[in-house]
Amino acid sequence: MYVKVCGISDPAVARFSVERGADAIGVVMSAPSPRHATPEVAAAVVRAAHETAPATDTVLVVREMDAREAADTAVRLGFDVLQLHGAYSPEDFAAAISRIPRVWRATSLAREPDVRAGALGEERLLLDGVAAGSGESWDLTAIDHQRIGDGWLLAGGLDPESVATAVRSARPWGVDVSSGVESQPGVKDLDRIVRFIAAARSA
Ligand SMILES: O=C(O)c1ccccc1NCC(=O)[C@H](O)[C@H](O)COP(=O)(O)O
Repeated sequence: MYVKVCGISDPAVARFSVERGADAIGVVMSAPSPRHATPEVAAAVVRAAHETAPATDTVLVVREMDAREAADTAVRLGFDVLQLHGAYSPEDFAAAISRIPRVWRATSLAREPDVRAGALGEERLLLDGVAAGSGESWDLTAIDHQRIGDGWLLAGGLDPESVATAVRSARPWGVDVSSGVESQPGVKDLDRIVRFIAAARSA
């Protein structure tokens, strides 16, 4: 089970998460978020993750930023992947992919009930709740595996206590967590990160 820990804005937490088995770490650049990272902090987090485990996928997560600007920012700061959240068009995806080949698409079934993995050329689809980074869970029985396809990540309201059950129900390729491994918005809890990774892989 592929595990991404999102919303990291501290290089020490990135290092710890990767040492404890996270496959990917996400850095949010979206000013209203309690997890918003400046370019300097984002670059330091990427460096820490890659120094600890070079194969880690470092993911820049954006919501309102122009897709071209986001892709250029991801390349400049050394990220492996750009994750576009929400209302980005097929043209936005094409423009981003021409700048950085690994682009992920995050959306919800509430927003896009007919979503299919890979339809916009994205490397991965991330199925999230309605409000990104809110910690709110959603109805996993709405997932139509035949239509959506394979290789997608489950996100939205997961935590160490719920992730194993969610994985058994939704059968994703990977999982993503943010609020569920925090002691307060924007502050990661190291013990919860360890327990989340173990629980995700126990399912
Ligand atoms: O986390 C945020 O604050 C955020 C802000 C703007 C765009 C995306 C954001 N997070 C994206 C993620 O990939 C989260 O990990 C995902 O929504 C799950 O969040 P949570 O329900 O808190 O585990």
